[in-house]
Amino acid sequence: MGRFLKEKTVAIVGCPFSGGQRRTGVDTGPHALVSAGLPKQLEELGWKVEFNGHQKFEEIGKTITSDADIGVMKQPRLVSAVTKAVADTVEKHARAGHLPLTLGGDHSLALGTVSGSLRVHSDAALIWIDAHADINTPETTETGNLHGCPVSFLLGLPGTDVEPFNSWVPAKPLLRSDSLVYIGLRDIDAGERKILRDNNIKAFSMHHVDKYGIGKVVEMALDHVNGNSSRRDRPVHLSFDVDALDPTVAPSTGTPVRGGLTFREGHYICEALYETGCLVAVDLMEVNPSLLEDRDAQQTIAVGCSLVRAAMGETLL
Ligand SMILES: NC(=[NH2+])NCCC[C@H](N)C(=O)O
Ligand SMILES: [Mn+2]
Ligand SMILES: [Mn+2]
Repeated sequence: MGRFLKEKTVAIVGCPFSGGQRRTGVDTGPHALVSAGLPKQLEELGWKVEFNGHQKFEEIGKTITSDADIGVMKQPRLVSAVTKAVADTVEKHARAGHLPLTLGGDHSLALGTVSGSLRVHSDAALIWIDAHADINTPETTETGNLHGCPVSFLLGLPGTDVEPFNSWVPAKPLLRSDSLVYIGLRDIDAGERKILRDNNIKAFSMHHVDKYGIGKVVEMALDHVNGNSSRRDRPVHLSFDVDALDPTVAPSTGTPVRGGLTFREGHYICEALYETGCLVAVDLMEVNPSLLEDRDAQQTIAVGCSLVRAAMGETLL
């Protein structure tokens, strides 16, 4: 069940939120995943499932009367308030010794989920599966979409000590740049490439997946975050953006990029991380059922459920 959990309980944190990017519909992702039967599927894997409805972000929305751009940042007050609420919720579940499973919603939410995890598991490593690095700062972002920025805030990079986020994101960052590893990258902005280089951040792009194979890549990723210690005993937060998968596998997502992970490569990552026994939190983000045909949406939802099951112990044998 995992060495850092007090019981085999998964707490589903459904986050119907789209404010970190421009396309509508990603806020319906969590409803779709739950309606597809995810809670019951996790029960069948032997988990006790805690789910009392999705997060009520409308209440937060009502408290924000105007949300003008700050610099180029879009909807900064809303994203800040929502991610703060998510951090508190994830923290609460982690403190109870349960595994928070956050369903997105756009990837800005991970500023909240990872903050919540790190408040409880201060030595947790972050494994980020994505076509994108999501490490733009408010200064480097070309789009102003905050789903492209959560990692820079988590690391406290220069330019992230800005309102309204500095009202709750700690000035002394909870995440260190050597505690983070990426898998699946293939669409990185110029500013992000410089940040990755300057901070010496470990990243396995699709080129590396092709070169070494996914098995070796996951081994190297785990070695990296564990400082090459064979004990491999660091807690792990897995943040999985469904656009890491190839668009032929998971088409209904807001920023698809060709040349992605196969169905098996995506599942292998989840299975291998479950096997470590060190997972303390899982995010599944950027499922947008309103994009493309219904058939594509159904396929993406099914793959999303299947990735989560793989991270929660489903194996073929
Ligand atoms: N979570 C995502 N899908 N992020 C896509 C980010 C794309 C681009 N790098 C940006 O900053 O806007
Ligand atoms: Mn992405
Ligand atoms: Mn992402």
